[in-house]
Amino acid sequence: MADDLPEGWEIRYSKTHNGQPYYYNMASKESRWDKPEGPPAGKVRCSHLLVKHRDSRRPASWKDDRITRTKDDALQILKGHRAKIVAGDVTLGDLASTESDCSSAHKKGDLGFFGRNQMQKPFEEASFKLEVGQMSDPVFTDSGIHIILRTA
Ligand SMILES: Cn1nc(-c2ccccc2)cc1C(=O)N[C@H](Cc1nc2ccccc2[nH]1)C(=O)O
Repeated sequence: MADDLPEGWEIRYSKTHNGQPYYYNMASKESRWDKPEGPPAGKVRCSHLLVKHRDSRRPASWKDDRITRTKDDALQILKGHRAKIVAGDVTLGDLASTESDCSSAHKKGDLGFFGRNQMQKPFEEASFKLEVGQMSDPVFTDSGIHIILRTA
C-alpha cells in the first residue's frame, strides 16, 4: 500500500512499462522498481510494558481478572522492571511477555507501527519523543503505567 511508504517516497505508474508501479523520491529524484524499506512516513514502532492498577480504565488483564494494586504500588513495580532492563538483566520484550498487563504481552509488547491520534495522548507524545532504541521513563495513561521502547 502506498500509505506505508517511508518519508519522501511516492508510488507512480510507468508510462513506458505497461503502467507498472514504481517508486519515486521527490527530494533525491531517485526512481526504483522495488518498494523502499523503512518506517512508514509519520509513524513509529514501539514495544511497551504496562502495569495496571485499581484505577485503570480496565483493571483486569490476561494475567489478573481483578487488579487491585494501588497506583503507587504499580509505579514501584514498573520502576523495578525498568531497573532490570537498564541493568541489561532482561530485555523489555522478554519481561513484557510475562509481566505486562497489556494483551500485547503475547507479542513481547510489540504494538507495531502507529501514527499520531492512534494511541492515548500521553503514550503518543512519549513515543514520538523517543529515538529508535531509546526507552521512556514511566508514562501514565488511563490504562495504567507504561515503559515504552521505540524500535523503529
Ligand atoms: C493498543 N493495544 N494494542 C494491543 C495489541 C497489540 C498487538 C498485539 C496484541 C494486542 C493491545 C492494546 C491495548 O489497548 N491493550 C489494553 C491496555 C493498553 N492500553 C494502552 C494505551 C496505549 C498504548 C498501549 C496500551 N495498551 C488492554 O489490554 O487492556
